[in-house]
Amino acid sequence: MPSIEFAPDTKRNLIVVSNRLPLSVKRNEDGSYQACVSSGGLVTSLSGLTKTTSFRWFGWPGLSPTEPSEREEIRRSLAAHNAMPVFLDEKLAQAHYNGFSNSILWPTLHYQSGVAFDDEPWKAYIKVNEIFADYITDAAQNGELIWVHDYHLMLLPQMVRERMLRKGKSACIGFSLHTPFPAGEALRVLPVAKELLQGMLSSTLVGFHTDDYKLNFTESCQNLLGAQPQDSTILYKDRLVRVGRFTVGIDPEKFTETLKVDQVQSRIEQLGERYKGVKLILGVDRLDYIKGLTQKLHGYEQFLTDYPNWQGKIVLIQVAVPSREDVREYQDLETQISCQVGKINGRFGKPEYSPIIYLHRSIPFTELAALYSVADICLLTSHRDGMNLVAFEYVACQEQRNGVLVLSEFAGASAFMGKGAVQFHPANIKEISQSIHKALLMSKEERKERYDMLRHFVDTNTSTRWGQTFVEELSKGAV
Ligand SMILES: O=P(O)(O)OC[C@H]1O[C@H](O[C@H]2O[C@H](CO)[C@@H](O)[C@H](O)[C@H]2O)[C@H](O)[C@@H](O)[C@@H]1O
Ligand SMILES: O=c1ccn([C@@H]2O[C@H](COP(=O)(O)OP(=O)(O)O)[C@@H](O)[C@H]2O)c(=O)[nH]1
Repeated sequence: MPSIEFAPDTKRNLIVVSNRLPLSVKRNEDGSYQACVSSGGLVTSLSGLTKTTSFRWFGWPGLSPTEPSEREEIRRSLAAHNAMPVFLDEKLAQAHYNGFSNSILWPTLHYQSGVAFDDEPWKAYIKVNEIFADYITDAAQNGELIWVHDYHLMLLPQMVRERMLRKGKSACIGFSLHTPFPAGEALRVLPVAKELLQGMLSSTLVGFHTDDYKLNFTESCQNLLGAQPQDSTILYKDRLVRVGRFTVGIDPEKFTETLKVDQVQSRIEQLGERYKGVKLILGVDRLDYIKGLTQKLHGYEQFLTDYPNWQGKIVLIQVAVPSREDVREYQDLETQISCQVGKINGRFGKPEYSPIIYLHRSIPFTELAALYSVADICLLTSHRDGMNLVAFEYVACQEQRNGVLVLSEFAGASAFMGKGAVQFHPANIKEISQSIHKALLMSKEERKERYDMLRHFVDTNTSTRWGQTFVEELSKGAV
């Protein structure tokens, strides 16, 4: 990886920690191992940092071999990418990832009601955070910068700080949350809310995607732990913790460059030919209930009902990337979406027309860029969403067309892109329908005006800038 490019006095070693590595290792049938790029916004957001910064990335490689020789082979294959595996027992990894992180914590952070707390997955969560802490403390040098990511590892800052102290080492620990941080009343539903807050408060610097998330965190620390907020710091047990908003982003150049590739241009032409005279709406989401896919489909169905003249002249291409398929809610959601798609296609389809093209799989990056480029509208209906980088990616690919971003007001991205996008309340099906209609009728001049605002934001707030800003702040140490 390229070397670090901070000012000399801030040039320090950096360890990045996330539950999953950017590469998941899979075992082939012949017994060999293969590293595949993981999907999701966390990987996208951190990929920008690799442009300017060298770091070691610690995380779970996605499988749990017990044989030392197999572990060694995995370690070697990942070391080539500066990635370090944290090995976890399969059952423990499942209980931590699916059991607590994705079945209890994730829904709480996204304001889902009726989440049932269970002690067993919580114990697995603690155990996995401890295992990560042991790996990191062993690997970290004195004075190292350690940047921990996301809700799977909220206890890690505290565990690493304690272990480092015992070993006579110091560290600047940063924590970035990629999800929303909910309002106090929603967090209090979790009986272990205090432990999670204490874990995060052992950081030197805590980062959030929006000012609202930062405020919610600060208020919960005050109300549940008696911590004292002062400007952008929180005083807790004689330590001042810095708290900030750091705007995550993408690498827009990667899209600009990809769109220039001959093969991508041919694909754009081919799609243009196929959908001549038809308006295209694009949706790209992990298949997750937070993305509001059922509402999106209801809203689209409502649109086809409210504005029947558009039947036959508009197509929704919905990419639904499989996600967390071991969790029941996600399995049920897939069944529900498939049914809805079938119902809408059955109701409005003709032998020569399908109103929805549903792709339930991951798609190659070049195909994604081509789809972003040909779509007249990008429709994103999240109930809650830490940021939503798909919104950024669509904008990065719309220089020619100036398409319209139709964006839920509950996506973190709305805090920054609200003016350029057409915003709506995701539970208001009529409003989704009207927003699609508004986007379709928008004049060229208005589209250009809105696009320029959005493009400026996406080009300014890149993933590289996000990574550099956070690490620079972190390297200033404690206040
Ligand atoms: O790793 P998975 O369980 O497959 O999930 C993928 C990622 O989903 C979440 O992404 C969040 O981070 C994005 C970038 O900051 C943000 O734009 C998005 O709104 C969030 O949902 C999760 O937080 C990641 O840890 C997962 O890797
Ligand atoms: O087949 C696909 C389609 C999309 N993405 C990427 O997944 C990320 C989704 O990030 P977002 O912040 O929108 O949501 P998250 O999935 O992290 O909740 C984006 O960078 C997409 O380009 C992907 O990895 N595979």
